[in-house]
Amino acid sequence: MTTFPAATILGYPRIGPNRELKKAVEAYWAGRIDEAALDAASHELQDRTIDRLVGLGLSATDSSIPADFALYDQVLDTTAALGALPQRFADLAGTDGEVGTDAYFTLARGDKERQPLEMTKWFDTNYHYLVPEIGPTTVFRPLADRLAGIVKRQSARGNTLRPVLVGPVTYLLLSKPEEGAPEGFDPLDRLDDVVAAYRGIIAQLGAAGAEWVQLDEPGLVTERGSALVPLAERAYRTIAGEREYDGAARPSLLVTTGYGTAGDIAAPGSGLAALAATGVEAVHADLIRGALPTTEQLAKLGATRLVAGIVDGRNIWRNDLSASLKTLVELEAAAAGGLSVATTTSLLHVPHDVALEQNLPEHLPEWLAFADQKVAEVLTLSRGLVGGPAAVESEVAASDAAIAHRAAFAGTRVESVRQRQAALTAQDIDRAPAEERAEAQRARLDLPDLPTTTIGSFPQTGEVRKARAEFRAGRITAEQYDQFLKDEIARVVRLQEDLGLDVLVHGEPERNDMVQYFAENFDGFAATENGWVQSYGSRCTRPSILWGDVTRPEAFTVPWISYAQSLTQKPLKGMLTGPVTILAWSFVRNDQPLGETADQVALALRDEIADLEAAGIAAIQVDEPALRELLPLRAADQPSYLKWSVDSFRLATSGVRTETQIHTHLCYSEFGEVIAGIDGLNADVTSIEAARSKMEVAVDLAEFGYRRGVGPGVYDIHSPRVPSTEEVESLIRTALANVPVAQLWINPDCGLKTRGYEETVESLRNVVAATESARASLLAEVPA
Ligand code: MET
Ligand SMILES: [Zn+2]
Repeated sequence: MTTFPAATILGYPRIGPNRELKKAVEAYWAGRIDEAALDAASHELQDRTIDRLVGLGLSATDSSIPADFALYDQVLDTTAALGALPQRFADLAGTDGEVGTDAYFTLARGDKERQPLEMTKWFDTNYHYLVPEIGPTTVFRPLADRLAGIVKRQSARGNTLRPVLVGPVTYLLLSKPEEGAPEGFDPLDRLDDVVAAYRGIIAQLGAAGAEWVQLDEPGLVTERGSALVPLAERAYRTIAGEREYDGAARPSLLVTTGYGTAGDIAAPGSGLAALAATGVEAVHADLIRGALPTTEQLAKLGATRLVAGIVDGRNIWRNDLSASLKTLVELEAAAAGGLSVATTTSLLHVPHDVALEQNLPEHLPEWLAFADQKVAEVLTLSRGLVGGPAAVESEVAASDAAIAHRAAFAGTRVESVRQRQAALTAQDIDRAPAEERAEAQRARLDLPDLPTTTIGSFPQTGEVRKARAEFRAGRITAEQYDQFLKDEIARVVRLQEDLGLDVLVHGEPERNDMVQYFAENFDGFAATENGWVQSYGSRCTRPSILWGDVTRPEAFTVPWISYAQSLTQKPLKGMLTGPVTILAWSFVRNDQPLGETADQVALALRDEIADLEAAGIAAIQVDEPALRELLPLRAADQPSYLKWSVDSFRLATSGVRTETQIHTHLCYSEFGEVIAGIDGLNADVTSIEAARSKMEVAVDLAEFGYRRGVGPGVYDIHSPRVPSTEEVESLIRTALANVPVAQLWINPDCGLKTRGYEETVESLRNVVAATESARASLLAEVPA
C-alpha cells in the first residue's frame, strides 16, 4: 500500500479557466465538432489542469491529484460507470451495457420523446446533479472504461492520479425510485447489488494503475446520516474488508464526508470511526462545515489515516493559516494513523484563479483564495505540519496580515449600518394584520377576481443581450442604451395591456442577472470578470462577492419602474430580489453570522422599497427563489435558519403602508418542509411553481390553511410548449377547489426571461382566456 499523500484536494473546477469545457461540450451538441474533437479538447484540458496543479506544487506521482473530469456531472459519471440506465433509457446501452458519449448526453438533456434525468441541488450548494433512477431490476455492472482510460492516459504521461466516484451509499441516497417501482421501494434497498459493481469498478481502476480511489460519501452528513452509518459499514466492509480482490491487490480507498459532520452530529468522530473500522485506508472529515472530532473519537480511527478538510472548498476567502495550523497540530497528535491536509469539499464550487481578475477593488485580491490559491494553502499547511511553523513563516505572516487588513478595512464595518442594525426592534418586521391589508389593497388596486400577473422578466431577446454587450464595450452611449431599455419597457407594457393582464411588470431588460444586478448597485459587493462556477452541465454562474457592510447609495430600480408605471393606468409591480436569494447566489463574507449579513441586505432593500412606495408604486415583489436552497441539511439547524431568513425578508418588506401590496415569488413546488416559513414571510401575495406538478401544491395550501394571496403557476415556463386554454382552465379549477377565490392569483410558474416571444405571447393569451372563462363560470355559479 502506498501512503496517502500529505496534501491533497478533493476535486478541482472542471470547467476550465476560460470555460474551455463548456465551449467544447456545447460545440459538440451543436454538431460543430465530432466526438474525436470533443475528446481531444477534454484531454487537453485534463493535461493542462494536471500540469497546473503540479506547477502549484501537488505531486503528479503520489495520487494527490484527483481524477474528477466529468463532462457534465459527477453523479451522471457514476451512473455511467455503473451502467445504471433506467428502463426508459434502456435502448441507449451499448452491447456490453456501456453508456457511450451520446447516451451520456441524452440522459443529461433528454431527446424528442424523453425528459432528461431530473436535475436537483447537490446538498446545500448551488451545484445541480442528475438524479439517478433506480428500480428493483436496475442492472449494475462495472463499466469504468472512461475513468480507467483517464488514469491510463495520465499514467502514460508519468502521472498517478486518484480517480473519484460518488460512493455507493450517497449514490443510492441521491437516487429516486424508477417510475413503476413498487410502493415503498427505496433505492438503498439495492445497496448490496451496487456494492458488488463498485468492487468491479475499483478493480478495473486498480488494473489501470490507480493506487488510491476516492469515494465521496457526503450523504452521511445529511439528516439521514446517522441512520446511514450502518449501511455504510455494511457497504465498506464488502468493498474494503480485504486487501485483495480475487488475488489482485485492490487500490487503497479514501472515503470523504464533505459538507458537514458524518453520522451522529452529537458525536462528530463516530461516523468516521465506523468507516475506519471497515478497512478503508483513509477517511476525510470536513472541519469547517462539520464539527471537530475529539481526541477520544480520533483514537477510534486506529491505523486509518485522517484526511483533514481544513481549506474551505465552498467560499472564496483566504484561509487563516495560523488558526488552521494550530488545529492541525492538535489533530495530528491524536491521529495515530497519520494526518493529511485537504480541502473540505471539491473545489468545484469556487472559480479557478484570483490572478485572472484584473478589475477587483484594490483591497480585495489579497483577502481571496480561489481554487489555485487554495491548492497553495493546502500545500503550505502540509509543509507547516511537517516542517514546523518556521518552514512556512512568510506564508503565515502574509495570511495574518491579510486577515488583519480585512478586519480593519473601512468598508468591512460601516458604523451607520451597525447603528441601524443595533436599533432594530420587533416593530420593524411587523405590519398591520393581513385582513386589514387585504382590505386596503383591494380598495386601492381595484382588481377583478382571479387577478392575472407575471413573475417579472419578459424574454431576454438577442437584441437585449446585444445592446447590453454594446454598452459594456463602449460601442453605444449611456443615453443610447437608456433609450433602448425604455423602448423595450414600453413595448412590454403595451404587450401586457393588449393581452389584458391585470398587474403589469416592466420586464427586467436592464438586468443581466437577478442577483448580480443588485450586487452592482449596492456597496459592499464586488463583481468578478472570470469568477465562473459550474452550476450544472455546461452552465456556469458568476457569483458576486459580498465582502463588506451593505448599503444602497441611491435608488436604482425606481427610475425604470416609475417609467413603466407612467405608461399605464394599471398597477405596475416593482421588482426586487430578496436578501436570502442575494446571499445564496453570491460569495458571502465569512466573518459574521449569515443572519447579520442578511439583515444588512434587507435594510438596503428596505430603502429601495420605501422609494418605490414614495414614487406611487402600489405593488412590490421581492423574489426569494433560494429560500429553500439554503435550508440546512440537518433538521436541528433548520429552525434557526428559518428564523433569520424569514426575519430578513420581513425586515426588507415591513416598512410599507398597509395599502401597499407586497408580493413574493418562490420557484419550486416541494415546499412542504418550508411552508411555515413561507407563511412567516407575511407577504400579501406569493407566487409558486405548480404547473409541472399538476397543481398538487393547492392541496398542501388547503391543508396548511394558507390565508393570504397565492398564485400557484398555471403555465410551465421551463419548456417552449404552449399550454392550451383548456389545460390552464383545468389547473385554475383544481386551484379553486382548494383555494378560496378571493385569495387566488393567476400567473406563470416563473419569469419568462429564457422563453421566446412567440410562445410567450400565445401562452399568456391562453392564460388570460382561461382566467376569463373561469371568472364567467364563477359568476354563473352564484345563485341569482
Ligand atoms: N423576477 C424574476 C424573473 O421573473 C424571478 C425569477 S425567479 C428565479 O425573472
Ligand atoms: Zn422563479
